[in-house]
Amino acid sequence: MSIKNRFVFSLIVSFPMLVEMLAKPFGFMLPGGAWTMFFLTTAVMSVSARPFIQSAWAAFRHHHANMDTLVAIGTATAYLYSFYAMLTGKAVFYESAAFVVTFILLGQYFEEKMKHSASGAVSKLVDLQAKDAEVMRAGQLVKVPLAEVVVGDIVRVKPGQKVAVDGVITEGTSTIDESMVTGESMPVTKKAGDHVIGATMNNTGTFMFRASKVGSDTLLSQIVEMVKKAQTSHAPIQKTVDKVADIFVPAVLIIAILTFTVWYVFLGASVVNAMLFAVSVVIIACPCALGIATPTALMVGTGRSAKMGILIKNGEVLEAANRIKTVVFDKTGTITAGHPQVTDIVGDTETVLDVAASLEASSEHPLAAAILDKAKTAGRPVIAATDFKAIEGKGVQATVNGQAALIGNDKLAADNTLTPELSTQMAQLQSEAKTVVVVGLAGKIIGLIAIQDAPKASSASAIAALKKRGLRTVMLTGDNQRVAQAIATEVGIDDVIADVLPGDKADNVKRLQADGPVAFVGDGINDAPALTTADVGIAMGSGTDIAIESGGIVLVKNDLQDVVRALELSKKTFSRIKLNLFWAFIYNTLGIPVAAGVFFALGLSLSPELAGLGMAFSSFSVVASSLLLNTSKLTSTPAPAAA
Ligand SMILES: Nc1ncnc2c1ncn2[C@@H]1O[C@H](COP(=O)(O)OP(=O)(O)OP(=O)(O)O)[C@@H](O)[C@H]1O
Ligand SMILES: [Cu+]
Repeated sequence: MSIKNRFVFSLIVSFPMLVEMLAKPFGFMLPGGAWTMFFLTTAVMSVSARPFIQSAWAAFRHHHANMDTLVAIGTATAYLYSFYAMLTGKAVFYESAAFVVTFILLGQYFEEKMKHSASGAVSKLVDLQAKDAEVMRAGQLVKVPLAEVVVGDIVRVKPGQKVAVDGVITEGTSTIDESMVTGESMPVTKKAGDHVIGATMNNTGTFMFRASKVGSDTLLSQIVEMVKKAQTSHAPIQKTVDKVADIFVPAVLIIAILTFTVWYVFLGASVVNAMLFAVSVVIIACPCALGIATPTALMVGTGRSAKMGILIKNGEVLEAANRIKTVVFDKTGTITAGHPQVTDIVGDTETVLDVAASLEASSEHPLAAAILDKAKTAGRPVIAATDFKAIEGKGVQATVNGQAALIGNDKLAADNTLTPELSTQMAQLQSEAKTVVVVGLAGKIIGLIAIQDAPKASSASAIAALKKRGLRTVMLTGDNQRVAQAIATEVGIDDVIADVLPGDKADNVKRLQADGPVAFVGDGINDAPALTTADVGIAMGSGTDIAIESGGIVLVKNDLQDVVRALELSKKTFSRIKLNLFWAFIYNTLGIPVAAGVFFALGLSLSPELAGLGMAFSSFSVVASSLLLNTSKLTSTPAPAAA
């Protein structure tokens, strides 16, 4: 039975008793008296309260006590005592048990509803998907349902239509509104070769694209899956809370017994009154607000960041993000735009470019793309080299026209000595923040190629914002020290670790961890070991190629400013968790003495019903406090409003 139905049942069945309680002063009595109340309360206990009792019993058998233990003991005491009192002709308080169950269920119902609306916001993203797509089949465009689009399909998208699945544009250009997936409010211009994301909205042009990911593989599906997981994950702080709850429950039971004893034996209260105090103690102490303090905040926090294109994988990452002392950045594609361009060629331009392009024809390196691009625009034919051998973090060796050739950094060219003249030119270009590769042929260096990869527009401001938060910033790169330093100075990075081989990045992260927890920001493709080694791995997504696996936080957009936002949102969510825990805890600790009747002489006391209502209210306020996370202001540059 759902919480809602249990609540409604309990409300309806308890209603006559509520009427009686209110009308008692006017002499109204339920027909059947205590026996009627017995039947009504028995119905509430066996239908609506049953899951509490079952859960409490299951916990008891494992020598545990949980919140349901308190609810079960509190209501069962009221119920069983009243039964005994009824048989022996004494005063009964059945209604306490029935009302407490009703109020607790009311609190839980609210909690469930709010949780649902918080998590529903993200799941609704799936509804944003297109319903159908125009797909090329046997040379003809046909409309097919979304589920029938397969990888490799050529899909046509007209203005105002949704992009059906993830893919790469083959023909045409357009501007696309990607806000629903990436949180980026500005429409993005796309041309052939660019990635498109399923469920985004095509604005201006008509284009064709080749489907690369469909169904549950699409970026949107993966995001929804990840957020769902994050929202139900646990934060380590919850473990401490659970431990407290473990000793809390037995302690409360002892206090309740003491309360009864003191009132009955020492203060001369009637059994019923002494018992009411004890039952109130048990009910008010029920730590359900403590139990939901963490999960609700986590749910709202991760849900909100997801809408901004910031995916925080779980509560553990979120908590760790608060302790970060150092933020380490990969250079290429993270601080820089990752679109390197050839700026200078030293030596005989055509020969140097031809040899370089031959060498790079089979390379996957970003620098290779820049060189091949240059050869293409210069109209040079590219003859692929043979015996291709990539040397990680250094360059490429191969045979060009039957002669040994190489391209790469000066380490690769170690035994091919650079002339003093080339050395000076190299140093000069490097100090201009250009990556310089040497081109060698037949045992001789024949020239240099300088390649520039400019920092992203937002890098400098993002780094400044991180430094303002007291974080140390470090750049980790395989590039040369001089180039790295020039770029670091441009964007304001504190420290540079250059000439790092790809395999050594993780070790460098480990070394930096000696000074405190480290976040590593990388593009996630060859940075996977560093991302997993760091306390918090932040993977930057480029289009649809996001490395969802490796990072604890995944940024859907390629914007460093999101690193600042991710840290701020983590901090906000975590402090909300702590605030919730504090209030929930204070509520219990202050409530117990009141319920026990310590302030009875001052006219301050709590009936079990009021205690039940108070408990419902405390859960309610914790959920409301978590929901406030959705609207709290961010100090890092205002985020674009999500759709
Ligand atoms: N295919 C290649 N062509 C030319 N040079 C290369 C190639 N591969 C590596 N190199 C040289 O080796 C250096 C280190 O390469 P690596 O891939 O480790 O890092 P990177 O791309 O320069 O920077 P980052 O570590 O920030 O991604 C490059 O700067 C370049 O000089
Ligand atoms: Cu509770």
